Amino acid sequence: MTTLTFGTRLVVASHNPGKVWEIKELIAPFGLDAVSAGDLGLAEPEETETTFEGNATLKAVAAAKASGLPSLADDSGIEVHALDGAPGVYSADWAMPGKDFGRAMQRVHDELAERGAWSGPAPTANFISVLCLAWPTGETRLFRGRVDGTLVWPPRGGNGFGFDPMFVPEGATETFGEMEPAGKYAISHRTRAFAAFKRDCLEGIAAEPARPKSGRDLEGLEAAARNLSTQAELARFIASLRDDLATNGADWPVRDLTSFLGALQQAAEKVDTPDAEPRWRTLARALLAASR
Ligand SMILES: O=P(O)(O)OP(=O)(O)OP(=O)(O)OC[C@H]1O[C@@H](n2cnc3c(O)ncnc32)[C@H](O)[C@@H]1O
Ligand SMILES: [Mg+2]
Repeated sequence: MTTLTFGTRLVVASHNPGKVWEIKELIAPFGLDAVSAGDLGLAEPEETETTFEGNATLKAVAAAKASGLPSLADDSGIEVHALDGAPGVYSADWAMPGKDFGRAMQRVHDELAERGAWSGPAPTANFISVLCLAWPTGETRLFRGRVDGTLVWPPRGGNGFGFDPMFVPEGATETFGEMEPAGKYAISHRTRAFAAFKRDCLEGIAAEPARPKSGRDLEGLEAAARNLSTQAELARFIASLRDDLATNGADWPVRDLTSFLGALQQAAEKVDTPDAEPRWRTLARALLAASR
């Protein structure tokens, strides 16, 4: 079986910036040279399979063939028990058009309301993540992780992405959207799938202690700006920009309010807004563009 070694270039075969960020964080201690499908300009394949395993394989194989590099894809979703496991493998579709997860969460809420599922104990759900590692030769390996929890309404917190603000993992009181990233990563479905991947594919690559973060985490801010859907997420994003200014102000190209407003005006003129984009995301993109 082909192995991954220190320094191997690995494609993170996802076009979801929140996921790419999480997977890169998981991979970082192992010294792999991770590059995302988006960075390589790879096309986003149509997800035509009906299982997480099927779609993860399809995405990983497409990236491995197109790039000639080993590729790691994730197919994931939330299974709501009172909805017979929906949206499940179709989780991303519930946010279309516009990848609007405010709308997707509203639909979960409404369908549960139609079934009277909010009147008793909190509705239960689980996240699934299936990781597929594919080699250009066509060889593939699959790994599955799951986390169980309950749903809340209204959504809470602006961290994470997708359905995070309405999911409280078992044993916690905060939603994934309220937790600091480290809290989610300690227990998430993706971390659990990654643990299996690590056992099989990264054994022998010694993990290095996490790198201290230096400079601005523009990739993290970009992931947040491109993913957020709700007003609460925008508020959290603005808080992250303020933290960034407090810590890394010297790296900000704009130093005073006049030039910030000038840059914001320019960004607002440039930001081209897809019709279906949630309005909070448009604002976040303009704010980020004015801050870099
Ligand atoms: O296919 P790629 O390019 O990886 O990106 P995607 O967003 O389309 O990803 P999926 O096809 O796997 O769709 C799964 C959706 O389920 C949701 N989801 C998956 N993992 C999640 C997590 O950790 N927290 C919140 N929502 C999650 C998320 O909104 C995803 O868009
Ligand atoms: Mg997808």
